[in-house]
Amino acid sequence: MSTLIEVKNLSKQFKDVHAVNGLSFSVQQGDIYGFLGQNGAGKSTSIRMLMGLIQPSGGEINMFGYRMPEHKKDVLRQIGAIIERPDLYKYLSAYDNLDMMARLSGLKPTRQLLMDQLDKVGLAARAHSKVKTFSQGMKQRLGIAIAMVHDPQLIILDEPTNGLDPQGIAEMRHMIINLRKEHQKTVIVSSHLLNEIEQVATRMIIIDKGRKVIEGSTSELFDPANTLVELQTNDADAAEKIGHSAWAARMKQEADSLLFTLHADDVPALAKDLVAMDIAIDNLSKRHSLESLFLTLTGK
Ligand SMILES: Nc1ncnc2c1ncn2[C@@H]1O[C@H](COP(=O)(O)OP(=O)(O)OP(=O)(O)O)[C@@H](O)[C@H]1O
Repeated sequence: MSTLIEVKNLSKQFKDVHAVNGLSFSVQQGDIYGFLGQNGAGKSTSIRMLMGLIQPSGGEINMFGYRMPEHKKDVLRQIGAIIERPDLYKYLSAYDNLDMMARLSGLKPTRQLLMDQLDKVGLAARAHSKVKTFSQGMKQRLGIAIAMVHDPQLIILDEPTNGLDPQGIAEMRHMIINLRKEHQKTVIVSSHLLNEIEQVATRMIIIDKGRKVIEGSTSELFDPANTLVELQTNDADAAEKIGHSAWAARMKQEADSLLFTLHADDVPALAKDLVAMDIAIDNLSKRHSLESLFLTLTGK
C-alpha cells in the first residue's frame, strides 16, 4: 500500500489564532481516513490547505508524490472534494446536473460514464428525477458524484453528514464505505462525531486546538481491551470491598463513581462479583477509553 498524503508539522495561523499547530499525519492508498475534532479544532483549515485553497504558515504537504502548493494543478487532478454544500440546479434532473457540470469542467461524458457515477453514489434509480424532489442527503450525494466525475483517486468530504436526517446519514455512511470497497477510492472524511467516524474509518486522527491528540487504525484505537466501566453506587464501603478483591488493580476512584479499565469480555464477571460482594449497583456503564478521551476533549 502506498502513501498518498504525507503531512509534516503543518501550521496555519490567522492573526493570533493558531488554527493548525504542528500537525503531522499520513494517509495510505485505500484508507477511509477519519478527521475527528470538535468545532473549531482545525479540520476545515487542514483540508483547505490539502486542497491548496489557503497557504500554510509552516510545514510540508506531499500528495501523490507532489509537493503542495507548488504542484497544485497535478494534485487537484487526483482529488474530488465537497467542502461546502454543492450548487445544484433544482429544476434539472440528477443526470442533467452531472452532465452539465462534467462538460463545464472540460469532459465529454458518455451516458454510460454518467450513469456509472450516479450508481457509485446510489442515485442511478433516480437519475432522471428533478433535484427539487431530492432529500438533503441525495443532493449531497449528487454533489459527490459531480466532485468525482473526473475519476479522482482521493475523495475529500468535510462534515458530509451535517444537516442530514438519520436515514441520510446512514446512506452517506454506506456510500463512503462503498467508494472504498467497490471503487477503490481513498477517502478523507471529517466529523465532530466520534461515532460517525468509528463506523466508516479504517484509520483516524483526533485533533484538538489544531494539534494531533491521537492517530491510528480504527481497530487499534477501538481495541476492546481498553474498555472503561463506570460504577455508580450508594454503598459507602464499595471501594474498600473492591479493594480487597481481584479487581482492585483495575479500579480508580473518581469524585462520584468508581472507574474500571478492563477488557469488554470481563464486564459480566465484574458485574457478578459486585453482586457477590453485596454492592448495590445504581448504574454500571461501559464505554471505550477513546470515547472518554473524546468526551473530555469536547468538555462533555
Ligand atoms: N479565515 C479565518 N480567519 C480567522 N480565523 C479562522 C479562519 N478560518 C478558521 N479560523 C479559526 O481557526 C480555528 C479552526 O477552524 P476550523 O474551521 O478549521 O475548525 P473545524 O475543526 O473545521 O471546525 P468547524 O467544524 O466548526 O468548521 C477556529 O478557531 C476558527 O475560528
